[in-house]
Amino acid sequence: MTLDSAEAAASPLLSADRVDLVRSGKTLLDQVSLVVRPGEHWALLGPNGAGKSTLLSLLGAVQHPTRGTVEILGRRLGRTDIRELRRFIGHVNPRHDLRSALRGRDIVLTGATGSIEIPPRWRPAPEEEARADHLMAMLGVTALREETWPTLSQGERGRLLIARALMPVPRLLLLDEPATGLDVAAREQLLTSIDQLRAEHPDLATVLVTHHLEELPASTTHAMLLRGGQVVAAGEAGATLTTKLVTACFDHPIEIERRGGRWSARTAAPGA
Ligand SMILES: Nc1ncnc2c1ncn2[C@@H]1O[C@H](COP(=O)(O)OP(=O)(O)OP(=O)(O)O)[C@@H](O)[C@H]1O
Repeated sequence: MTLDSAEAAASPLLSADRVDLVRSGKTLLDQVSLVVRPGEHWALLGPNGAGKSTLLSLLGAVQHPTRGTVEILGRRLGRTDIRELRRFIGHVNPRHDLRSALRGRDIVLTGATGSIEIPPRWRPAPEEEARADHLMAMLGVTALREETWPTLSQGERGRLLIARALMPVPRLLLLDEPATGLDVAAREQLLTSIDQLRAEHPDLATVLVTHHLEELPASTTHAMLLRGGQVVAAGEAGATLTTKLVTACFDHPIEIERRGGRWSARTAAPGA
């Protein structure tokens, strides 16, 4: 790798600088800064109402900051065509508003059009079909090819939506609580798929929102702890997901353990 390409690989995909977001007179994000580089896998953690989904919506070019700057792939939000930027961002939203009974493979294919439904008269190109099949195999959902949306479980939907988000080969993947509501087997399958995805695409960056440390894939590299719209701590996962910092973030005595790369949390024993 030449120096130039090494520099390009290390340059941030995402950079938020002292961002405030105010809605209805309420400060939802307060001086939040974050830099995400290729190959980094960030976890956004914090209690209910901390501002995690709000921050994800800024990173996904869904809304603009009130103050401060957000740059995505070197382009400043507010000074560039948001639709253009969104092509490089896979955003997996658990509240996917699909109304029709699309089949599994067609749901994945809608990632190529960026629409929720299949547009009238649109036909996928052979390479789009091949990519959809490859992604479905990687996420272990090939068997859902003909199954329709209303009949799918939450875990099945979640994995199809990740495959869908990967169709345009995004540089950045945003995952909003991907494991919420899954049983333990479905959660573990999902986390393994995310680990595999990251290993197969070393330049991809991801930002994953969760309330639960148990829902963090072992491949998580960095973490940000948010509370009341403010950053409690951010940096390498091992240095950020500590008993002291997580206790401060959730305002509850929590003991953190890391085993085999995965995290667990429980209430700290009194006096511990
Ligand atoms: N448009 C809005 N106007 C006013 N308040 C809002 C708006 N959108 C979100 N909020 C508030 O902002 C705060 C942060 O919400 P957000 O959904 O980002 O939190 P979160 O950390 O993702 O929470 P949870 O863990 O419960 O999903 C909440 O108090 C929410 O009620």
